[in-house]
Amino acid sequence: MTFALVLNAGSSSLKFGLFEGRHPGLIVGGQVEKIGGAAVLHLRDAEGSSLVDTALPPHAAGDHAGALTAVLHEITGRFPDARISAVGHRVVHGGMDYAAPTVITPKVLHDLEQLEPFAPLHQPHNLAGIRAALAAFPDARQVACFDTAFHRNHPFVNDTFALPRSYYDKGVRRYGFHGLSYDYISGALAETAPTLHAGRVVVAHLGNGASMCGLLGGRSIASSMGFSALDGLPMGTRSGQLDPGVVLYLMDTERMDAAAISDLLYRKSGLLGMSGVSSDMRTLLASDAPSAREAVEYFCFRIRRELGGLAAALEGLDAVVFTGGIGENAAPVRAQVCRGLHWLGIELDEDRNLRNDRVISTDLSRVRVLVMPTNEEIVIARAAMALG
Ligand SMILES: Nc1ncnc2c1ncn2[C@@H]1O[C@H](COP(=O)(O)OP(=O)(O)O)[C@@H](O)[C@H]1O
Ligand SMILES: CC(=O)OP(=O)(O)O
Ligand SMILES: [Mg+2]
Repeated sequence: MTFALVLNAGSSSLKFGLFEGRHPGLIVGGQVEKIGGAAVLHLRDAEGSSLVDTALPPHAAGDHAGALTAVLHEITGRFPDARISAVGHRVVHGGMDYAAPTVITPKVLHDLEQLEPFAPLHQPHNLAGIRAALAAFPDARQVACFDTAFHRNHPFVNDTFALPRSYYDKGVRRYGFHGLSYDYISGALAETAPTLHAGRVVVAHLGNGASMCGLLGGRSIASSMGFSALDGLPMGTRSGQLDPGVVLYLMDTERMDAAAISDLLYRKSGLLGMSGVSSDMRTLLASDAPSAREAVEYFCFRIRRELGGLAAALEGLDAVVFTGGIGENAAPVRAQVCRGLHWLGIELDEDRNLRNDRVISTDLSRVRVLVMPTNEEIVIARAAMALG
């Protein structure tokens, strides 16, 4: 029997899974969350029962490299005899050239390194994971699966900026991210709700990184994220959509250089910057600070604005799907997003919402509102096995 290991480095987490077989089934999975803070390693079996929940020691908790070492140690220690024939990696940016899962060669790795400046919060961690896996499993097939791939056939109006055409040709485009998550949700809708899958669906992937996607017949036609994973919604530490005039002001008047602006927009803004309390939605929802409430209000308001825009792009709306760490768990956020959207056909059932039910709209709601756990890891595992 062959095994595939999946590594999914997000901005604040490292998710992973060990899968078995050509139609991969999960053996164990889990995540290190709150990397850079009080990082905790969770390991679950295939039924979701907890096997490990331990705080990482300080030397391992501070960055993705420490988290990865802890994960590899846990997996190889528990399954010393498992022959890992494939390692599947989430790679956030595939640029113009990588639009499908790809076996990693030295050239591919080199090409992906050139995209690090496009996604500084992710791509370096994704590539560090690849290098670590090459060292730990030198005989395994290493496969990169791209967040950008699912969005590659956007209509031109959703793919471009109003810049001179030469920039578009050079790759300054709206790529869109979280594609592995949207791919999973689209597939799950096809299986469980084919009528909705055939229709007009907005998926809100709300995690530490957050974006929204318009699905028409299961395919992405628009995303709130653009050239980088900074655009669109405000996030844990990222600003989201910003008037480019602000960047010019910071350069000209505040004398900030690119590195300082990048640090501000990627690491010090969003929920953390607005609240001054935390980037973590659980902490904000539990906080009495007015700034924490305002940050959550702004987050929800921008989701509502984006929902209106995506409904216009889709020329109507049949369903809204909430997913990601916040979307799957934070009932108060979902309630605040859906409040006052009767005009759009959305009516939330408060009890269903509080229970995190799969369907949280009322029976009379014209638009179906769903909560669906995402599973980027199984999308990666299938691709990694299929390329064998
Ligand atoms: N029970 C919960 N209630 C509210 N927010 C939650 C809950 N569980 C997780 N979250 C939030 O989900 C976010 C992390 O989402 P996740 O999708 O795991 O992130 P990443 O982008 O790193 O993959 C954090 O803001 C966290 O506070
Ligand atoms: C693209 C992105 O923002 O990813 P994550 O949500 O994992 O940080
Ligand atoms: Mg994520």
